Amino acid sequence: MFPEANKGFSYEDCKATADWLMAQTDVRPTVGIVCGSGLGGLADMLKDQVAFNYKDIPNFPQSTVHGHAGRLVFGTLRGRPCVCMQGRFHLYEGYPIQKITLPIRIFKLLGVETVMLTNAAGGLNQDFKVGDIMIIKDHLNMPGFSPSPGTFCVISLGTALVFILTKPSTCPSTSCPRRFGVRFPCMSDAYDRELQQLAMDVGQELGYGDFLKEGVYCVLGGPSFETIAECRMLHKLGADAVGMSTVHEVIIARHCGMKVFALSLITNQAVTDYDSEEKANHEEVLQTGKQRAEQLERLVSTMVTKIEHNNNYA
Ligand SMILES: O=P(O)(O)O[C@@H]1C[C@H](O)[C@@H](CO)O1
Ligand code: HPA
Repeated sequence: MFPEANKGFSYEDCKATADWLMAQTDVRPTVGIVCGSGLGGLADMLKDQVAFNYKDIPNFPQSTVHGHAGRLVFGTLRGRPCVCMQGRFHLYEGYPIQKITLPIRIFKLLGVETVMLTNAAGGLNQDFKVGDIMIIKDHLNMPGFSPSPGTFCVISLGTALVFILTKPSTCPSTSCPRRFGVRFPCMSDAYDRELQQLAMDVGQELGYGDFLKEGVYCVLGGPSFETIAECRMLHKLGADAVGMSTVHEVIIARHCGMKVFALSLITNQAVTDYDSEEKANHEEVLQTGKQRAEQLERLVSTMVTKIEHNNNYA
C-alpha cells in the first residue's frame, strides 16, 4: 500500500535508537518525563546528567518551537533513574504523528515504566486562574477522531500478500504497531488514578492546595490559538483546558503498557467573551511557565521519589 509510510518509525527503528542511547549511558530510566512549553527546567534538576541534542540522536525529530530546547537528558532525580525530554514535538510542526510520538516508544524500549507529561494550556474552566496546575484526569482527542496516533498498521503490498496467503497469528509487518501493543487500546484508564491521587497528596503536603486543580484536557492541532466560538464549544463539551500536545503521547504510552501521569500549567485564560481585550500569545505562555516553574518542578520531582520500581508508590 504505502510502504514508505512507516519508514523510520518501525519497531526496529525504535530499537536501534534505544540501543544507540543505551550504549552511550549507563542510566536505565524507569521514569520518563516530557517537558511542555517553557517547562524545560525540570530536566535541569537531573543529577549526573548525560545529555544528547536531538539532532545527534538517530531517527529523532528536531525541536522547532521556542521554549523547547531539544535535548534528551538522562540522570537521576533524587536518586531515581530518569530520562527527560527537554522539548517535545507537535502536530503543527509538520511531522507525521508517528514521528511526534516516536520518543515515547523509545522510552518503553529503554525500560521506562511510568511516563510523566507536562504541558502549557489555556484555561476554559471559569474557576481556573492563570498559574493553576491542572492534574489531567481525562482528555478529548479532537485531531484523533480520525485514526489515533501510530496504533494503526500501514503494510506494504508484499506484506499484505504474505498475510493473506499464510494467515499468521500476528501481523508479519516489521513496522506493525502491534509489536508494541494491541490494535484497539483502551483509553478509559488512560490517566493512572493512583498517580493522580499521589499528585494531590504531594501537592497538599507542599502547600499547593490553592492552585492545584484537576480536569479534562482537550488537544487541538494548532498552532493558531482558538476562536471565542471554539473555546465556548470546547467548554460545553467538557474540556477544562485546551492545548496542542500530550494526548498523542498518552495514547502511545498506554498502547505499550506504561503508566501515565500528566498535568497542564494554565498559562493563560482562553478567551470566551466577545467584550474581552485578552489575546492569547506564546510569550505569555512562556512567562507563566517561568513564574510557576519552581513549584511545578518540586511537585513532579517529589512524586518521582515516591514512585517505586515496578510502579508501586511509597
Ligand atoms: O508543548 P506544549 O503543549 O506545552 O506547548 C503549548 C502548545 C503550543 O505548542 C504552545 C503555545 O504557546 O504551548
Ligand atoms: N490554547 C492552545 N494551546 C495553548 C494555550 C491555549 O490557550 N495556551 C498554551 N497552550
